[in-house]
Amino acid sequence: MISSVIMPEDSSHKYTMVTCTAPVNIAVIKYWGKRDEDLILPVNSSLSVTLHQDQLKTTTTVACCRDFVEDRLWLNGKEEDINQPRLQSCLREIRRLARKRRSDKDSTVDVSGLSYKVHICSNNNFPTAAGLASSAAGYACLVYTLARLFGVEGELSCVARQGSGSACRSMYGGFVQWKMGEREDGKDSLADQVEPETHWPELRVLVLVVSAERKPVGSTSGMQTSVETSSLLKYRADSVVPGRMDEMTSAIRRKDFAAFAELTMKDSNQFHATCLDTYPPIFYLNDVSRRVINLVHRYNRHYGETRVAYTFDAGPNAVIYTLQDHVSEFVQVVCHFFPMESNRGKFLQGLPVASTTVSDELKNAIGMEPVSNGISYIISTKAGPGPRVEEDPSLHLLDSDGLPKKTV
Ligand SMILES: Nc1ncnc2c1ncn2[C@@H]1O[C@H](COP(=O)(O)OP(=O)(O)OP(=O)(O)O)[C@@H](O)[C@H]1O
Ligand SMILES: C[C@@](O)(CCOP(=O)(O)OP(=O)(O)O)CC(=O)O
Repeated sequence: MISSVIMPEDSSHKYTMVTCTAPVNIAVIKYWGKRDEDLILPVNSSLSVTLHQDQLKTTTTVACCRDFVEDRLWLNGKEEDINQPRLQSCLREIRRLARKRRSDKDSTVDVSGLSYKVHICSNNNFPTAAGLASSAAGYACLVYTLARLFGVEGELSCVARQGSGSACRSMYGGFVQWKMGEREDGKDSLADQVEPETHWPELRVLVLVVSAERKPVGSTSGMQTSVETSSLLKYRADSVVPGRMDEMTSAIRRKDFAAFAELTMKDSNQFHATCLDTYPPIFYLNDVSRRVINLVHRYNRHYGETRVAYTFDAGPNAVIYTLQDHVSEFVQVVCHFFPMESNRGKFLQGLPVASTTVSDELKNAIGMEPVSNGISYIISTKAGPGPRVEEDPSLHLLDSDGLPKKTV
């Protein structure tokens, strides 16, 4: 919904407002390492699943008006520094594309609106900077919303990439690859959809929230040190990932869960091995993460097939990929081995999960000691669509004075 609103104090000063939402994505072939820090160009391609916005999303409202004296940004209710270089890159790039588009179309077109300042207000409905890919959803949403406001269409993943690398994959729904590209100017380092979210409806995602605290080493500085010091990173980028990208694409196209799951786990493990190979080493996994890894392998071994896969980003939270048929039992297994003090309703968020019992045979086969409160809650979700415009004007995060609504 693009609303034109008359400023209350002066009816000649209109401002335009757009609200959009964007999803989180979780990589199954990880991006780790840049060949260009400014343009955010990666050393390897990557592939991810876009998660459904019904469970995890960023909402962003952008307003522009002749009366605004400066660009401003509010993130989760708090005003943030608009001068962060990555934010500035996205703003600059969208304004450049808008100017180009308007002058290409009609050289007499008035481009003065593009010099108006913007107010940006954004909320994540999940913990920011906890390793839940908030920067991916955040920058994808920012770029998508700015593009709508300024009437920019077409390929936008290269702009989102300049906010945060993984953000380029959140510009599409379903299964998305980010091709690393070869050019120095980064024009061929783009995301595209491998398959839409409707392709594999049985696929389910469980986010096991181990810790919602800010992580000790951010992705940006972590991968920088890895590029400088890890020889495993170079081997991974040159000799492992290219083959894995092909295998993963094929597993997704064939809906071959066992192949998808095995590659997902191996790639997560190699990413964390690269972190350990970094000097000084980076530890994103903790004891709970490692227990989840063991639990998954023992669960799969019991059934003699790969029913569940784990993957971890730059933090201890586990993301589990599985199929619909196994969700309720696996959730019950997690509840048994990580008993929670809070009640089940609060512990389990998102898509409904049927309750079931876990057999003693399965518990014995897993054979681990239960540990209380290792996992704070589980978000149950699935693959979902890319960014979209919010049509309901009551959902704008900015008020008619261009400032964040008090209720936000
Ligand atoms: N909604 C948003 N709009 C704009 N920027 C955002 C938004 N949400 C997060 N960010 C930016 O992303 C930063 C957090 O990114 P960071 O990489 O530290 O964590 P993460 O994305 O949760 O983890 P990771 O990318 O490693 O999985 C925030 O400090 C902020 O600068
Ligand atoms: C481990 C990862 O989640 C790393 C994500 O890194 P970011 O995209 O957050 O890094 P910057 O480009 O520096 O902003 C793996 C992945 O999502 O592919």
